[in-house]
Amino acid sequence: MRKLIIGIGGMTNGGKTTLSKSLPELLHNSLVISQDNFFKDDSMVPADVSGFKQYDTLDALHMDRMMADIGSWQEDPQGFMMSRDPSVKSTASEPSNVCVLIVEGFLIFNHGPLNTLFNKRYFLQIPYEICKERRSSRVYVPPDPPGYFDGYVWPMYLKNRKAMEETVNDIVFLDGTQKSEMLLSTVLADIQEMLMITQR
Ligand SMILES: Nc1ncnc2c1ncn2[C@@H]1O[C@H](COP(=O)(O)OP(=O)(O)O)[C@@H](O)[C@H]1O
Ligand SMILES: NC(=O)c1ccc[n+]([C@@H]2O[C@H](COP(=O)(O)O)[C@@H](O)[C@H]2O)c1
Repeated sequence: MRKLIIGIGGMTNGGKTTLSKSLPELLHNSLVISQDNFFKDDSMVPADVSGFKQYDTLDALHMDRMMADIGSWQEDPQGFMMSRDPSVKSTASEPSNVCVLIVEGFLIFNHGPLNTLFNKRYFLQIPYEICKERRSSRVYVPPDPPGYFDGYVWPMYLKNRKAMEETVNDIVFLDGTQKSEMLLSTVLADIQEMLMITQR
């Protein structure tokens, strides 16, 4: 069984989840793993000197658990997919098929061991004003306290992005202000081309 691991990283509210969710509907044998599902419990996330909870760092995430899930998929993609979604039909008997894992999250390229697994890396970016606007209508658990975006989220984005750019150089940057359909068709066409090459 051949495998492809696609990384959809990007800024908070860049549109990672929206794009990732649409792909399995159009790609056979594909599954999404979201970094958002691996946040530690609030009681385990410390606050900085300003009192802001430090959610925008790898330390706030159970990366060990996320890596374990990805490892399970690598060992047995069909079995892992069926354990996640029993309605998925096994196509293991079909010749030359490829399983695709889509890993999405805001810090997926900042984690060295995870970053090495990707066959392709995308990063959704949006301007500051749009990011702030989209974030203001999103409710996290716990919700953002007043001043969190400018006092913590944006400075951390700049810091994390700098670290990413210092260590990773083959990222395809996508304009997250484009229409969702446009982003989907661009990435889908790209993945389909990779599938054709992989299946040869
Ligand atoms: N291409 C897009 N154009 C306009 N709004 C978008 C687009 N993609 C996502 N959104 C909106 O932006 C917000 C964040 O999207 P989401 O996919 O959850 O981002 P992320 O997973 O990167 O945090 C949601 O309100 C979503 O509807
Ligand atoms: N899911 C959670 O437990 C949780 C809690 C608080 C903040 N967040 C925020 O989630 C953001 C990352 O996720 P998105 O890329 O989906 O916005 C971070 O900027 C972080 O501040 C998530």
